[in-house]
Amino acid sequence: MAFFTHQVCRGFSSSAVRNVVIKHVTVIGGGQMGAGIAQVAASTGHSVTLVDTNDDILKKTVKGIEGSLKRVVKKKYADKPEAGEEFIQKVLKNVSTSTDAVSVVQGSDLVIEAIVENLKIKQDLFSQLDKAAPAHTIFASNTSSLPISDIASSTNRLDRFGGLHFFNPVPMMKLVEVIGTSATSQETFDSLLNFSKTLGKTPVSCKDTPGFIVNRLLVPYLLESIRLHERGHGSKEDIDIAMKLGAGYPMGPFELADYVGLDTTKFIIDGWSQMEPNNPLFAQSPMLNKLVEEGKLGKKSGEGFYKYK
Ligand SMILES: CCCCCCCCCCCCCC(=O)CC(=O)SCCNC(=O)CCNC(=O)[C@H](O)C(C)(C)COP(=O)(O)OP(=O)(O)OC[C@H]1O[C@@H](n2cnc3c(N)ncnc32)[C@H](O)[C@@H]1OP(=O)(O)O
Ligand SMILES: NC(=O)C1=CN([C@@H]2O[C@H](COP(=O)(O)OP(=O)(O)OC[C@H]3O[C@@H](n4cnc5c(N)ncnc54)[C@H](O)[C@@H]3O)[C@@H](O)[C@H]2O)C=CC1
Repeated sequence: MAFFTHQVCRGFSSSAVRNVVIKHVTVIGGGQMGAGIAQVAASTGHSVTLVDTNDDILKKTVKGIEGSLKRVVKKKYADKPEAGEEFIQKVLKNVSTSTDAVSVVQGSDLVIEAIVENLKIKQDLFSQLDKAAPAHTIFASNTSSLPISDIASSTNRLDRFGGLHFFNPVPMMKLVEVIGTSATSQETFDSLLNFSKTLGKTPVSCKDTPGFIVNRLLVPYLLESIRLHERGHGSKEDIDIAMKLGAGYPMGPFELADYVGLDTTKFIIDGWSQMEPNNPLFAQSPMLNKLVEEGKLGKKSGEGFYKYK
């Protein structure tokens, strides 16, 4: 159910929609990011429907959320383990799951998409959802690298479409980049900013420019790290140690790429190198391509640049 801070909407023409107070959120994609977003939204009192392609994935996702909540309460409720367990159960009650995005968006104030980093797949999803969702529902993508306006172009709600770019791991990372396109209404943008604050995050406003703020700076750094290594100028271990101890980063570039997922990483590079084929910043990495080809996708698959377990 949505609440409008300025006026009740009748007929939901876009001009009638005022700051939507977001209560019910649909999160599409129960991978690393979708799980984290659902967890944080449910922990802050939102009712959340989590959607993925099959029930096995959804079961695993909910288990993952429970595990992450346990880590959170271990610290937050160190002296009150019973209250911690109560909190976990309360949060889990706020989460329901579905494999049918079209039917669940009908009750949503906000849809956050966190599926695979592929423009066509995201457009197909939003195009279907656009026909089923109420007019007041705001759509947002968590894309790392694709233009929000390109994703939004598959819908008829350009004014109610924006970017909400979270950071991994979502329960720990405080930042959300809120992205408005030239068509995003001020009301939508404000609703997304307010929503980010209700999650306990710090939002920053970004234009719909490639990589927004963080990834525009982070991706060239990560790519230069792998090229340094491919040229034989440093082992991955030494590069990681150097950036942690010399630059104060919590993870080195190879550890971070493994943590993000090398498939997602490759999707981003492929997209940017197609967009700017002559820009040496975004040139392909043979080493990364080989790892992905071999199914070594980083931490989530047990091996990437490093082995896990
Ligand atoms: C070289 C390859 C080149 C390839 C080219 C690449 C190009 C493209 C890549 C672009 C990627 C773009 C991705 C994107 O869009 C944006 C991103 O998200 S970028 C990633 C941003 N994230 C980071 O930078 C993470 C950096 N790491 C950290 O902050 C810490 O390492 C981390 C918090 C993850 C873990 O902390 P650490 O001390 O290392 O380990 P601990 O396990 O002890 O955890 C500390 C603390 O945190 C709690 N915790 C950790 N994870 C979770 C969780 N998921 N849920 C709940 N709690 C968690 C843990 O319990 C600990 O709590 P304590 O109470 O302190 O024990
Ligand atoms: N991994 C990271 O560090 C970050 C990723 N992102 C972005 O978030 C999005 C998701 O990334 P991850 O969570 O890492 O990916 P992931 O691979 O962990 O999860 C994606 C999930 O989406 C599901 N999915 C795919 N197509 C679907 C569909 N049509 N309907 C419903 N579910 C579908 C998959 O089954 C999978 O569970 C991508 O756009 C990525 O660029 C943004 C910030 C950080």
